[in-house]
Amino acid sequence: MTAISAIDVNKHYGDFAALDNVSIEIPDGSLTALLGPSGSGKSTLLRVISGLEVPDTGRVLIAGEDVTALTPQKRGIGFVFQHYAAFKHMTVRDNVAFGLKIRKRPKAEISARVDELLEIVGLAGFQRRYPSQLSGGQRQRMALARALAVEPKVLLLDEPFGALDAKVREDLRTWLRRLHDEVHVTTVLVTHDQEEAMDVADRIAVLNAGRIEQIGSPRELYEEPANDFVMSFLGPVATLGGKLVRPHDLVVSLRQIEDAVPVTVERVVHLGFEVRISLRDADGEELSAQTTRGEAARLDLSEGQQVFVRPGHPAFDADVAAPAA
Ligand SMILES: Nc1ncnc2c1ncn2[C@@H]1O[C@H](COP(=O)(O)OP(=O)(O)OP(=O)(O)O)[C@@H](O)[C@H]1O
Repeated sequence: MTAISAIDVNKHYGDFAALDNVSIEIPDGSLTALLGPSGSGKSTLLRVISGLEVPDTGRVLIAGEDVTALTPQKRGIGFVFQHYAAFKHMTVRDNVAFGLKIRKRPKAEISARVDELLEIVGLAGFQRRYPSQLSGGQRQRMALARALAVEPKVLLLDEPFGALDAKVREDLRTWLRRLHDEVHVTTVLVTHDQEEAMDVADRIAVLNAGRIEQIGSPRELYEEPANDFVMSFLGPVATLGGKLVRPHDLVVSLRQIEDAVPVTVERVVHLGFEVRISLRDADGEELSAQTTRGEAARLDLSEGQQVFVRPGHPAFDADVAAPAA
């Protein structure tokens, strides 16, 4: 089942195409990330789905219903932004209960639901606090509880952890993944952070200049990128003979081998299990190869040394990668 469909959506600001004929289907119960650089149209697409933005052309369906002409309030969505506007004069409990109160649900039901939500987001002990007495991460978790309270059909998150520091972001994305496994509400997450998308989402749509470049699982995108843009956005790349290669898909050899390019070793950086080898080719272009500690020990490279690289995998090319006898 498809929870959300955007069909042939166009959105211009003046002459500028923020969304250029975008179509996407979000499966029921999935956690889909909209990933792309700044200005690629991620937020615009999310806002079109939510109804905060009206597309020039195209349609939006939520749970099979055409919602293109409906206001955000009528779409059955929960929305969380980077800078979440909490009601400052209300306790955490009242913030979470707000949507249920205006829907005039029975008091006992509201109370039970709020208890359950505060438990789920790990704020059970904080219900009498005010938003100003919470950390940034706790405030975003309260925002999620509030968005979930009214049992939305879909949950839309626009860089919800964007304003938090790196460590908290990392904790919260693990938490979001677990929350999603528990609650199963179809979720769309806007992020410019490749690692966050790979870590949290089961599907990723990569946007670039108002278009969707590719949609797939994190693994599909990483292993079978549709084009150079997707490849370079999803992880480090090296350019070899005009083609993009992942640094860990480069074989470094001490002797000239077929298809290999001569390069000079600039630096060998030990990063624990991995070793990163910075290289420079004859044209002066820098590239980086990544290898294991064992492999690096075998190669025993030193700065300024000339070696040879070609695409491949050290594990399957042991004879090639091994030092010349
Ligand atoms: N109200 C507006 N008026 C004019 N241009 C806009 C408006 N909203 C967005 N844009 C432009 O549309 C483009 C896409 O914006 P959008 O916010 O969707 O990008 P994004 O991928 O979410 O980027 P970011 O990660 O920086 O938020 C940007 O170039 C932006 O400047």
